[in-house]
Amino acid sequence: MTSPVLRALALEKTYAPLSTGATGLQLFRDLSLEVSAGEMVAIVGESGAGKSSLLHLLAALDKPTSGQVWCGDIEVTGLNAKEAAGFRNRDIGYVWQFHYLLPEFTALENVAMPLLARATPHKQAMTQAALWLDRVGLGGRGHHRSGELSGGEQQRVSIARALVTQPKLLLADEPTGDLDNATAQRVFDLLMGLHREHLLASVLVTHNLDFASRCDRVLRLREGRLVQA
Ligand SMILES: Nc1ncnc2c1ncn2[C@@H]1O[C@H](COP(=O)(O)OP(=O)(O)OP(=O)(O)O)[C@@H](O)[C@H]1O
Repeated sequence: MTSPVLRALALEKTYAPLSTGATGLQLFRDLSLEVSAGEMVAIVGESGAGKSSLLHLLAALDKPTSGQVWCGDIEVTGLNAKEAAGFRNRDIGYVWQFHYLLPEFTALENVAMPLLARATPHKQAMTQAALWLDRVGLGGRGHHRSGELSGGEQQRVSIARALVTQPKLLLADEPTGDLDNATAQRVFDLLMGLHREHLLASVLVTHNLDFASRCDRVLRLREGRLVQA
C-alpha cells in the first residue's frame, strides 16, 4: 500500500474577533484528510463552509491555528514564506475558479511562467509550455495573448500552467464555476483525464454534484469537519 501524497491532521482554524466588531469564527475543528496518488477527492459544502480556506491551508497559502499538513515527507505547515513559495512552485498544481492569467502575455508565456520562476532556461521552458498547451488542446493558440482567448480556453491554459511543473498534487477550486455547462463539462473531462494520466493526488472543490460523483470520494465540509457525503 502506498503512503498518501497529502495528509492533513487535526486541522483547526480560528479567526479571532476584531476590534472593528467582526465576530470570531471557528472554521475547522479536528479536520483530517488523506489523498493518495491516483485518487481524486471532491469536496462539497455550502457557500461559506470553508472549502477555499481549506485549499489555502493545503497549499501553504495560509496556516492553521493548529494541526499539520504533510505533502509526502514535507511538513507544509512548518514552512516559512520563502520555503512555502518554493513548495507551491515545485509540488502543487493549483487551478482557481478565475484563471488569473496575465492578459498581455501569450498563452505560451503564461504556461512557461512557473518554470521561468524557478530559473529553467528560457528555451527549455518554452518547449515544455508548448507540449502542455498541446495536451490541453490549444497547440495552435500559443502565440495568442491570453486576453484574446475564450473563458474555456483561458481555463485550459491555466490547467497547463498548473501542471507544467509536473506536481504530485493538484488542487482545483471550482475550476468550472465560471463556465457554461458544455464548456464546464469539457474542462472537467480534461482535468480528470490529466489527473488519471499523471497519477496525481487531486482535491476538487465543486458545487457541481455530477462532477463530484465522478470522483473517487466525495466529502462534505460541514461544521468544520469533512464527512462522507
Ligand atoms: N481572513 C478572514 N477573517 C475572517 N473570516 C474569514 C477570513 N477568511 C475567510 N473567512 C470566512 O471563512 C468562511 C469560509 O470562507 P470560504 O471562502 O473558505 O468558503 P467557501 O466554502 O469556499 O465558500 P464559497 O462556496 O462561497 O466559495 C467565510 O465565512 C469567510 O467569511
